[in-house]
Amino acid sequence: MQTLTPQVFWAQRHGEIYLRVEISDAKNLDISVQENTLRFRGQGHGAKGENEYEFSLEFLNPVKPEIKHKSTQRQVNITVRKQKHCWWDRLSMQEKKPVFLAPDFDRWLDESDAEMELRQKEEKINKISIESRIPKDPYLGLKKGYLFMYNLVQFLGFSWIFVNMTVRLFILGEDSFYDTFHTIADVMYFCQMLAIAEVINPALGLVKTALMPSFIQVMGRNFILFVIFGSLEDMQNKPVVFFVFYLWSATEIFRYPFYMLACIDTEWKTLTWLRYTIWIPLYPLGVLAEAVAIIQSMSIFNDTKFLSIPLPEVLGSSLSFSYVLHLYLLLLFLGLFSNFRHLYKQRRRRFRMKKRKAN
Ligand SMILES: CCCCCCCCCCCCC[C@@H](O)CC(=O)SCCNC(=O)CCNC(=O)[C@H](O)C(C)(C)COP(=O)(O)OP(=O)(O)OC[C@H]1O[C@@H](n2cnc3c(N)ncnc32)[C@H](O)[C@@H]1OP(=O)(O)O
Repeated sequence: MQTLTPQVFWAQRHGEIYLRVEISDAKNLDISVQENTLRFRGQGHGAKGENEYEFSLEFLNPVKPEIKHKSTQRQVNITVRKQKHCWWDRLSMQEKKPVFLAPDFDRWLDESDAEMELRQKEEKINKISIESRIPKDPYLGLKKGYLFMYNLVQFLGFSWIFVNMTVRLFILGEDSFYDTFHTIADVMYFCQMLAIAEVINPALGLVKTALMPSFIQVMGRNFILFVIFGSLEDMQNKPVVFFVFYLWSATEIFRYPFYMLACIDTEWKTLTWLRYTIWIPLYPLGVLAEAVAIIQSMSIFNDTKFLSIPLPEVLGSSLSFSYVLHLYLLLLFLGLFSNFRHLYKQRRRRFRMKKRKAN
């Protein structure tokens, strides 16, 4: 049996050298690293048939003496670890490349690609370690179930309102404006009372929403519903009720199903787009309709003295609630500005996240 030199292919990463020795069914392998030189000896089937094969390779830079090797039916794979984490210009000490050595294009990466591969590996490891450090919430299923049911009930409630108002608008035309409150108020009361949960949910950490925007939203609407419409009979047959209720429900028939899908980790792109876009025209229109309702109610509060604040005699008999409403009008526009900014940020965050995922 002759002793021949096998064909060897190599590739590197920042921390390792990979060698592929082209001998199949290798046996009696003797592979070691001494004085930074790898010595290989073994029998097997190579380019020139069954033979004894050997080679030695002095590395350009220091490597760790312990090596890993694995013999397969087709080749012998050797992994050598570099002493220092760095990129080598070439593999062997001698400047001229040994004839038996060639790049392993199956594993070959240039330095920047190898860096990227390393970064991706590190990110993956970090993610796994962060995930394993965060304790699993034992009530997650219960929380999701509760949120799903909450969103479902709200969705059904607001859908009923929206569909009912739309059908009545088609059938009765303008006439439907005047008795919106009497047909819709009970369900709206129910939905808006239930919506108080939207302030409680973030406070309990059940959803990742900022507390303030939810508070502004829920309290702002409930003020209009219970104080302006609910307590003033003269407001209840005004067309403005139709516009306020229609604008609220038109938003919610997209928002709640979006949350329902989020509870079951599902996304429907069109719905996501609608949830984060429809508020752009509807929010200012909603606030405008609410402002009209407040302005219309002022004269009723003045005439009826309902909710007026008693004053000491020297200052007059009482202070009309309409003064409070002037202040509320200011709050309404501040609330609009604050929530508009919040929703704009949420929209950008959502669509930026989606773009990043797509890349
Ligand atoms: C008497 C005292 C009064 C004091 C207040 C005075 C100020 C008055 C100003 C009032 C202005 C209000 C006017 C308003 O009434 C007019 C209208 O409504 S007009 C109609 C148009 N309106 C809208 O479009 C607003 C709709 N409302 C909202 O969008 C929300 O209520 C709001 C809080 C404003 C924003 O929502 P949020 O911060 O929750 O954003 P996200 O939807 O992106 O959610 C964040 C993450 O939390 C998850 N989440 C939230 N809720 C749920 C839920 N119920 N179930 C499951 N998951 C939920 C959501 O999935 C997000 O998670 P991720 O980031 O992982 O996707």
